[in-house]
Amino acid sequence: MKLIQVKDYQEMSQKAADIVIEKVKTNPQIQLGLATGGTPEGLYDRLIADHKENHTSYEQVKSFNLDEYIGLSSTNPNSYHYYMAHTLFNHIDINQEDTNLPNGTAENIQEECVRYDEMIDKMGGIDLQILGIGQNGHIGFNEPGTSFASKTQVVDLAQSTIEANARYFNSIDEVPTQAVTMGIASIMKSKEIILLVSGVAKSEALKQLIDGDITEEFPASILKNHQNVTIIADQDALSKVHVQRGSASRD
Ligand SMILES: N[C@@H]1[C@@H](O)[C@H](O)[C@@H](COP(=O)(O)O)O[C@@H]1O
Repeated sequence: MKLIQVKDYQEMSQKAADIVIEKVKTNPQIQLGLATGGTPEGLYDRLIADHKENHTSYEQVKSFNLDEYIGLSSTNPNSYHYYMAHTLFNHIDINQEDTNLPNGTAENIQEECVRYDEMIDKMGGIDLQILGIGQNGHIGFNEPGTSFASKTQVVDLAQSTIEANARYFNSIDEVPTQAVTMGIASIMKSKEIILLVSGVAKSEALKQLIDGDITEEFPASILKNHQNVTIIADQDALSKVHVQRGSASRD
């Protein structure tokens, strides 16, 4: 894993945006894997600003999101469909029909999981996946204990995840207890991954990722087995890590 150390959230977002914009310009048909949560909001803001200023075009780009809550329709402001529309898609020139998220209200959710993986495979896979990390090491909504062989699946959210995400809801009781998420194996198929990590709340997780072993008890640890991962982390997130410049490996 390559590590880019940055000062703060702003610099992390700018660095990530610079990379994404460059890749979109080089490959206008790039297939992007996208994440939700607080972490990528700054990145999306910068993609929008650049689109408005420099006219970087997403007309031929296709996108695939990691996850969606079970039971929330796309018009629910807490759904990830809504988040993506309002945080990014409505503000750039990507075609609505080229944006994909798992459908958390599908009648047959198991079929939906299979459909999602097959669709991504059929379209040639994800070129660049943007990832965040949960405080417990989850990626997508794959909580500790998830099989590294997992494909897109329905998962029960950990209590800590429900608590962390409750800030977006009126009350913790409104947070769905289940989600549909790309599995670990689905995520690992991406040709390239950028992991964004910011803030002291993620410092323990980042330390565990960099210093810890590869174990299903810490889902993000599988990223060490991927050939092309770049972590962009800020000083607060790195506060518990002793790293050599540019390298996130222990050796
Ligand atoms: N399912 C999402 C993840 O994709 C995200 O990376 C993570 C961290 O969220 P945040 O960026 O808000 O800290 O948890 C959420 O529950």
